[in-house]
Amino acid sequence: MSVLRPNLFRGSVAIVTGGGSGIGRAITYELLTLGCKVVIASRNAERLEKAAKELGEVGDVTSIPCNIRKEEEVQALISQALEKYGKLDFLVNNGGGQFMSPVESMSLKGWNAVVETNLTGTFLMCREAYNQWFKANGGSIVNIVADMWRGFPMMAHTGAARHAVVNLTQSLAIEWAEDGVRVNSVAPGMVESSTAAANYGKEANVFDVVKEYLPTKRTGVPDEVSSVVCFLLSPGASFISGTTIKVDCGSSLYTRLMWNIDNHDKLPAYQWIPKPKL
Ligand SMILES: CCCCCCCCCCC/C=C/C(=O)SCCNC(=O)CCNC(=O)[C@H](O)C(C)(C)COP(=O)(O)OP(=O)(O)OC[C@H]1O[C@@H](n2cnc3c(N)ncnc32)[C@H](O)[C@@H]1OP(=O)(O)O
Ligand SMILES: NC(=O)C1=CN([C@@H]2O[C@H](COP(=O)(O)OP(=O)(O)OC[C@H]3O[C@@H](n4cnc5c(N)ncnc54)[C@H](OP(=O)(O)O)[C@@H]3O)[C@@H](O)[C@H]2O)C=CC1
Repeated sequence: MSVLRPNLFRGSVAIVTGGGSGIGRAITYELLTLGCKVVIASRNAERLEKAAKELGEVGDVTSIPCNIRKEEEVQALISQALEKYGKLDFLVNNGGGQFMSPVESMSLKGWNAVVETNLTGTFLMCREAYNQWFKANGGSIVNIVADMWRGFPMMAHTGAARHAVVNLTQSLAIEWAEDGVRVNSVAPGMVESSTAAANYGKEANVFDVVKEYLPTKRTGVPDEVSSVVCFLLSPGASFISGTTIKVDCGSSLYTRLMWNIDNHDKLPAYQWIPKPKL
C-alpha cells in the first residue's frame, strides 16, 4: 500500500513524463492507487501504450506520445490532456536520460541531446503546463533530477543539466507562488529499475557493482522515489516549494575515506505488497 491515505488524489489529474517505465511507472502506479487520473507521456508509443494497458487495471490512465524536446509536441500534450480530463493538478517531469562518456570525447550533438532532454524538456513542460492551466488554477510540479551534487564524472552533460533544473525549480517556485503553484525536485540516488539496469548494465549489472559503495549496501527501488514525489504533490507539502529532496539514503554524502560502513541489511526497502510490476 502507499503510505499516503486512500483516495487522497481522488478527482485530481496528473501528467507523468516517462510514466511508462521504471521510476515514472512507479509514480504513475502510486498516483492511480490514490485515485488520481494520470496521463503518461514519452517517445516510444508502443511501450507507452502497453504500459497504459497494464496500469489501466489500477485506474484511469491515458498514454500520449510526446518527445519533451519538441516544443509543438509538448504544447499538444498539455492541450490533449486538458481536453481529455478538463483540468490538471500535477506535473511530474520524470522523463530523461543520458549516456556515459568522458567530456573529451563527447560530441556537441550528444551534449545537446542530453541538455535538451533533461533541461530544455523540463523547461518546456513547466512553461506549457503553466501557460495553459496552472497560471489560472494553481498546481504542483515535481522535477526528477539526479545525484550530481559532487559533479558527475562520465556524465557531465546530465550533471550540468540536472543542476540547472534545481535552479529552475527555485526560480519557478518564486515566479509562480502568487498563482498557487508549488515547484519542487527529487534527486534519486542509485535506483534499480529494469530499464536503468538495461541501459547501464551491458557488461555487468551496475546496480550490483555499486551496492558496496552505498551507506545502505543496497540500491533504491522505484517505490522509494514515488512515495516522496506523491508526498510533495500532496497537501502535506503545502509549505514546501523551491526545494530539492535527495532520495538516496545518504549516498551523496558518503565516501569511504573517513568512515567505512560494513555490509548490513538494516535499511531495507519499503516494499509494496503485492509488488507492482515495474
Ligand atoms: C563501477 C561503477 C560505475 C558506476 C557508474 C554508475 C552510473 C550509473 C548511473 C545510474 C544513475 C542514472 C540512471 C538513469 O538515469 S536511469 C536511465 C535513464 N534512461 C536513459 O538514460 C536512457 C538512455 N539514453 C538515451 O536515450 C540517450 O542517451 C539520450 C538521453 C541522449 C537520448 O538521445 P536521442 O535518442 O535523442 O539521441 P540519439 O540516440 O540519436 O543520440 C544523439 C547523440 O548523442 C550521442 N550519444 C547517444 N548515445 C550515446 C552513447 N551511448 N555513447 C556515446 N554517445 C552517445 C551521439 O553523439 C548521438 O549522435 P550520433 O548517433 O549521430 O552520433
Ligand atoms: N534509476 C536511477 O538510478 C536514476 C534515475 N534518474 C532519472 O530518473 C528518471 C527516470 O529514470 P528510470 O526510471 O530509472 O529510467 P527509464 O529509462 O525507465 O526512464 C526514462 C524515461 O524517460 C523517457 N524519456 C526519455 N527521453 C525522453 C524524451 N525526449 N521525451 C519524453 N520522454 C523521454 C523514457 O521513455 P521513452 O524512451 O519512451 O521516451 C523513459 O520512460 C530519469 O530522468 C533518470 O535519468 C536519476 C537518478 C538515478
